[in-house]
Amino acid sequence: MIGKIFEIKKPLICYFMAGYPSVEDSIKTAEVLLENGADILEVGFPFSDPVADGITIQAAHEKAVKDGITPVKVFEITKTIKERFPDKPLIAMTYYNPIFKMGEENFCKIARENGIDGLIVPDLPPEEGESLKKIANQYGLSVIFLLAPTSHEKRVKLVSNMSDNFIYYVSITGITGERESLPWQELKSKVEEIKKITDKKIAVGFGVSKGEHAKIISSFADGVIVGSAIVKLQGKKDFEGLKSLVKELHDSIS
Ligand SMILES: O=P(O)(O)OC[C@@H](O)[C@@H](O)c1c[nH]c2ccccc12
Repeated sequence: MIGKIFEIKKPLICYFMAGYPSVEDSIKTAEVLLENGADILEVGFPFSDPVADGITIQAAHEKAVKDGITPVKVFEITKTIKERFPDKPLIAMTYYNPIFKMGEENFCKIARENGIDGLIVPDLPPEEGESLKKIANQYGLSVIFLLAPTSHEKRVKLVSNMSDNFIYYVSITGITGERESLPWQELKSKVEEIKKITDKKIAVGFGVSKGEHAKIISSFADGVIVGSAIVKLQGKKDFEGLKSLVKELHDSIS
């Protein structure tokens, strides 16, 4: 289970794509992220039909799938990262299909053996997540569920009961991708509304790409999630750019 990370400070949660643009480059990406301010990593599992992803992450899925980055290869990558950074939580960010194909129990067992601490499965609604959660928890894995601006009280309660460690709040309805700005007022009031219903920590993602965004989000939420802005630099192997982005994001969280 993902431990005390939320008790220390508001974490910066960074998504990257495993095996992209090559296995070595993705390991290097994880290192740059963890050495410069990322507290938790979301490890992207390449998938052929990433319906919730915008063009940057979609392109990364496509290349990695074409390059033969299967879940087994992703687990080799997570094992390597975990050996180098034993204290940093790694969350598998995967669509349900690869889990279905491997079998829930098998997936959880292998994930655990290869350094994974938790799962986020964006296309698995909490109503259908009971079985995976039970098995995952038996293997010591957290399962984090998502809420969106369209989620009403009943769903907030359900997700609050089911989500381990924290809830992933999707800032806007739509797909992943960098945005110039977000509807801050709406976002803040929605997070505050959810916090009235649950004690769970709320991390916010979708559209976050700069320090300024991270600063605003950390003023009302418990964690900040960044994906596309990272994957864009990862794809270009711009590790210097990645380093300054993570530093900027980290330093902006209060
Ligand atoms: O890319 P963004 O807009 O910074 O959002 C984070 C996001 O990439 C990451 O958490 C993620 C990657 N793929 C997903 C699919 C669904 C939900 C979330 C995700």
